[in-house]
Amino acid sequence: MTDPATEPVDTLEPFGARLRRAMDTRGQLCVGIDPHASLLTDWGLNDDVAGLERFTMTVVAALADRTAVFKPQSAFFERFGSRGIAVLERAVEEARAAGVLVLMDAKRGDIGSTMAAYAATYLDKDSPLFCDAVTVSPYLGFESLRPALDAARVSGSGVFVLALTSNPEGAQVQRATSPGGASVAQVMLDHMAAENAGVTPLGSVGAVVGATLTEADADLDINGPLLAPGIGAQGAMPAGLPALFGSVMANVVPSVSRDVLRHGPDVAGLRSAAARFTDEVRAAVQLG
Ligand SMILES: O=C(O)c1cc(=O)[nH]c(=O)n1[C@@H]1O[C@H](COP(=O)(O)O)[C@@H](O)[C@H]1O
Repeated sequence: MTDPATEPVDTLEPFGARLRRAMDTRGQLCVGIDPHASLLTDWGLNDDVAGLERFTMTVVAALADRTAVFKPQSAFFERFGSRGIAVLERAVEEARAAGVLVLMDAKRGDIGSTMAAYAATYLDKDSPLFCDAVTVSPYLGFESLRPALDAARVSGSGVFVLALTSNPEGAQVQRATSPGGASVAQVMLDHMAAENAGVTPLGSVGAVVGATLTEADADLDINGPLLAPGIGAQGAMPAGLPALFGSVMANVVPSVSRDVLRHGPDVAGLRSAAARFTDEVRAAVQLG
């Protein structure tokens, strides 16, 4: 079988199809790569570019043969300036070469013409930071994301749109009532469903829905993937996901960062933590 992330970029299948296959073969877990200063210290590394590089490459090497999706958090690389970005570029390249889909967690959102520049950064196959997908914020209006949605379609990549985030403050904006009477989050979810309409096996426009929520109180059936961060350190566990996601559990990509990363630098520790979460997610999907 072709590796989802290593096909020549010109012939990339749509992201949704590649993600479906990766989830079906590797399990549905996403491992976040968030090189917090405190984690570098706990690993016995300096909080500098060399420490960042050692940390990141250790995680990639330990988990690249078994993980469906890596989600590097761009902020932790950006804080080291251009040399941090160089580490990120290398991590993206190595992960993709090993068959992992890379979702860049950049949470970009801006007016359309600036959004086009972000799209060129992450979703243009000729960019050094080209990834399989990127997180974006729709809170300048869903249509402000159009350049990213268009670029993703051209390159066969994906876009994950913030809907209901895992932080409690998110509700202030996302649960507010829109002029039509639906919640703001539901309006965004409806746009995502429209983008994915009729696509098989899975659309390439995903929603971010925090695993920490007690109830969605929204229609999550968008025919696209649902990234569910907040597993582990923020208190959510895979066993709680079926109650939140119900009939769309098969499309949920639960994401964990610190609660896997804290088991390094021991490679066996990283692998067994990721394997435990992968098994728990598999059991939750079967229940859902
Ligand atoms: O888009 C995200 O990934 C995201 C959305 C959200 O609602 N909540 C959330 O925690 N995240 C990200 O997911 C990661 C969570 O990390 P841990 O709490 O260490 O597992 C961080 O990189 C967050 O920025």
